[in-house]
Amino acid sequence: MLDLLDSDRLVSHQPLPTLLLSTQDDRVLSANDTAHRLFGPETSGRAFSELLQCDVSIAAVFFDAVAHFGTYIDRSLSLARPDGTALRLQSYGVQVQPDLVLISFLDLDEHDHRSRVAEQEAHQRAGLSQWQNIYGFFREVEAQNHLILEAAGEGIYGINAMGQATFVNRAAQEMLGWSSDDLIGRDLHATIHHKHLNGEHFPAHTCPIYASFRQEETKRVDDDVFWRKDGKPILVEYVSTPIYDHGVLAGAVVIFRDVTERKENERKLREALAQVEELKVKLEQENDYLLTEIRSARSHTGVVGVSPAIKSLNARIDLAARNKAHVLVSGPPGSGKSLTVSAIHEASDRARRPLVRISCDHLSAQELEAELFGYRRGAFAGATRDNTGKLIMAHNGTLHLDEIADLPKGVQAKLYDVLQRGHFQRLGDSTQTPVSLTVVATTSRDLMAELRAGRFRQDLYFALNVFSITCEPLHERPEDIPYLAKHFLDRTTRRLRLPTTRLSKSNIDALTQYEWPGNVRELENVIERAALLAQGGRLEFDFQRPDSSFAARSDVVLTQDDLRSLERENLQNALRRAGGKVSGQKGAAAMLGIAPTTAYSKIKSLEIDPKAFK
Ligand SMILES: Nc1ncnc2c1ncn2[C@@H]1O[C@H](COP(=O)(O)OP(=O)(O)OP(=O)(O)O)[C@@H](O)[C@H]1O
Repeated sequence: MLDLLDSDRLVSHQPLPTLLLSTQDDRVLSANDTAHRLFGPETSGRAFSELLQCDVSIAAVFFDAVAHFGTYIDRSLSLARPDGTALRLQSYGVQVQPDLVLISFLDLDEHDHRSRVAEQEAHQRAGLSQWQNIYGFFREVEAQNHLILEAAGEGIYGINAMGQATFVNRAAQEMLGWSSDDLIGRDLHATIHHKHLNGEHFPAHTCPIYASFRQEETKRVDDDVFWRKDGKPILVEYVSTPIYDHGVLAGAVVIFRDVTERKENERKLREALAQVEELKVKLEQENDYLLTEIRSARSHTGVVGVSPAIKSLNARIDLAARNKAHVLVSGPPGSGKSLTVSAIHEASDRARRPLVRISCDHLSAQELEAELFGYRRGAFAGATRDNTGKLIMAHNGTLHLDEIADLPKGVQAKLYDVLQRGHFQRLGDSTQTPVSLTVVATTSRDLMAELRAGRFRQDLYFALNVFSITCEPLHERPEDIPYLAKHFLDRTTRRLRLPTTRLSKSNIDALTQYEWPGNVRELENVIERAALLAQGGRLEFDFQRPDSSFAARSDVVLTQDDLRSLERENLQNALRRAGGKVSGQKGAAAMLGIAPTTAYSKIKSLEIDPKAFK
């Protein structure tokens, strides 16, 4: 039999609540501390059956099993807590001696509770380490994002759903002049976006940035303005994108760029282009002006004169201008043929189109052809670049063919062809060029006589002579002389800023008595020279032929044609002075010192009509 000391030692080492029982006496011989805590401090010495909450027979069966197997475990026993409530227990019975049983208990409720707590703790520990991993990951991502945001050249800021700044990157701070601390938590629209460039208030409800998170869509704006801390505006373009936190709209991120410099450059470029355009228009206008100047220099203030011949000329000019018909203007040199051409062009509805002049008396047939029709580069040796040609230049305008009588016959045929067909081919060009022309031809020769002599094509003559105008020689309209003289005098003194000079009665008499073989051009030259040399406002006229006359130029070499036209002009002058008389004392032959027969044969060969001088 165990003594008390052995019994206590035996139970005190047990980790679970343990009792040593005498099955024979139904007595608890010893109980460890945990058993006392579980069943109550008075457990030792008590009858075991008093502690039971189950039937005694169940305990008897348990002890029989322990006696039989030596050790036995089951959950059939139920003991009471000190408060009398039943404990759910797992009992471990060991037969220590024939009627001594050591019985340990596992409090199943307590055990379950501990298991649950342990499980929760394990779960928490596992969760914590997982969370730590995630937290670490996000911190890393955030750090990277932060670096990216800070390194970005664009300004980036975020706003929450109330429009307050949540972050502002470095570029944004630099561009706006506001620090991040200034801005975080502030209403950004009210701070940097409150007014338009023109100073007008910018209400928040119309702000595209707010709209981006109200409407949950990305907004791009390329011409807006943000206001710096120093009150200066910066021109910006930006993208505002709504952002979400766990699926819930959280605000917007705005990425913006300062485009002030770019916009300024664009503005300067636009201004420069506008200036170029303005200059272009101005240049065009100046060209127009120059054109008009040249024309008005030719025509001065228009056709001056009061004679019936000038009145009729003006009426014919108006008529010709109203028609698109080709015109033939004839008259002696210097009588105003070119002026008439200008006046017709100016009065016509082609006035805004060019008046293109070509002299037929200075160029060879090939040169004339090239000048008129133009050519492609390489069309002939020396054609190093394309030449538009005067026909094209005069398209829808006026083509002035000066001294048409000198147009070579081959070119006459081609010109007639163009006038008939309305198109032509440039030299070296395979395509036809359409052209609409109004030709005004001038001649100081008798074109009909040229036609009769076979030097001028009949078809072209009739094509050009649809409307004919004659400029009378000046000596046939002496009443125009004072007006023309005054006109040229005023013009010269004005142009050369000379002191005002008046024409005296004797001046007018001298002018009207002179023959004016060089017609109005000669009058113009005489007046200009006199105005320049005027002494004390007095005009002195020198009626010599201008320096350009053949006789005055000793170094000039004359061609056969020159000699012929000189001879013709001389004979005409003689006939004019002789009033068309050839023979006799006051006849042209006597004036020239030649026999009348010679004079008659020259008149014939030079195709002069003496009747024209009667
Ligand atoms: N009635 C006029 N009123 C004002 N100026 C005139 C008049 N007639 C001629 N002129 C001027 O006289 C000068 C000679 O005239 P224009 O050149 O028209 O003559 P033209 O007959 O064409 O001469 P050419 O046959 O030699 O070319 C020009 O300066 C012209 O403006």
